[in-house]
Amino acid sequence: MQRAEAARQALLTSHPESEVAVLKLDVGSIRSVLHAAQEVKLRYNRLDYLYLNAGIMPNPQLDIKAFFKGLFSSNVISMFATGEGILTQKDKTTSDGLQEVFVTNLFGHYLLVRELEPLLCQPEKTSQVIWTSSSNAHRSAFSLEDLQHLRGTEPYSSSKYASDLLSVALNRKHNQQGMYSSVICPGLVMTNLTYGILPSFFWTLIMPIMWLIRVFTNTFTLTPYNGAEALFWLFMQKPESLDALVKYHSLTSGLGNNYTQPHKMDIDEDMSEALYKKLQDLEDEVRQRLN
Ligand SMILES: NC(=O)C1=CN([C@@H]2O[C@H](COP(=O)(O)OP(=O)(O)OC[C@H]3O[C@@H](n4cnc5c(N)ncnc54)[C@H](OP(=O)(O)O)[C@@H]3O)[C@@H](O)[C@H]2O)C=CC1
Ligand SMILES: CC(C)=CCC[C@@H](C)[C@H]1CC[C@H]2C3=C(CC[C@]12C)[C@@]1(C)CCC(=O)[C@@H](C)[C@@H]1CC3
Repeated sequence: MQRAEAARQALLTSHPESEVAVLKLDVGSIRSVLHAAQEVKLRYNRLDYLYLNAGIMPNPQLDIKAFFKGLFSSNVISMFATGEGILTQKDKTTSDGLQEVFVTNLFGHYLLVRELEPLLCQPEKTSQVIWTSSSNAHRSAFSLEDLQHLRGTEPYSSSKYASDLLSVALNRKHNQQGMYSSVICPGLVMTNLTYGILPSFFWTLIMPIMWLIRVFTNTFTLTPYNGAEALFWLFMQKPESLDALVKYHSLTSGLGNNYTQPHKMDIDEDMSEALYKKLQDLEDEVRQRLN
């Protein structure tokens, strides 16, 4: 909570007229999500925006061989833009008996949205739910038969693809009640997540190479400020005008200009419906276990 309090103080310094409240929430714990949602319902009557940003990539491993192979292939730009085929992770089980990446990146958020539906879906008003997804969300990493990615080595990619599917399902279910869901990708940003892949001094050393690569992909946004471009852009849009089947990417040009670009997602609407059904079944199961 110390960092949250520091962020609150920083926000109050830059925007003294605002009200900023903090609330403890571990999206990786079912109890914590239910408890925090209860607290939100006590404090507020409605929500206009819900940003689902929390995410983890534990124990990332870079496949050096695949990286050098990719470097000299026709897929090199796509490899730098999405990290496809060169990153794996090691997942673990939480005390709720769920896979940590699945529950932190997807299921905890799903449960939070379910709990907060009464505050998000209100007559005559619109609300926006925004997921921080990733260009690393690949259909090939996801399976409806292995939602939690127990059998694979790319739980991060699987969980992000699942968030894309879930956003589509949420739109189908709740647009008529005024709730709209979107997914964004911030691009490659230097944060604790990327410092887990390579140490920060190494990223600093290769920064000139990264600026060069940015000229070819525009996906190397590199700073949190640049990465937030799509969030800001979405905030300025009318939710009814957004395309549910699109992911909004924050991009930074070689000259350092930020912009947002929509990319059609590789999504099958039946699959998104099937995922929603499976999440509902799991929700029933975990709620029963808690009672
Ligand atoms: N960095 C990148 O290149 C990219 C990142 N993303 C996504 O952006 C999002 C933010 O990640 P990023 O800032 O890069 O990484 P960081 O590791 O720097 O930040 C992760 C954030 O998620 C929060 N978080 C992690 N686990 C939990 C949990 N169990 N409960 C509540 N909050 C949690 C952390 O909170 P706390 O500070 O309290 O620990 C922190 O605010 C993630 O969803 C990530 O997948 C997507 C594409 C690219
Ligand atoms: C830039 C150089 C010379 C080397 C770095 C190689 C990789 C470590 C790097 C290349 C593309 C990156 C990437 C990600 C992580 C680091 C890379 C694999 C992500 C998968 C990080 C998390 C995300 O959500 C994606 C959007 C990133 C995609 C690109």
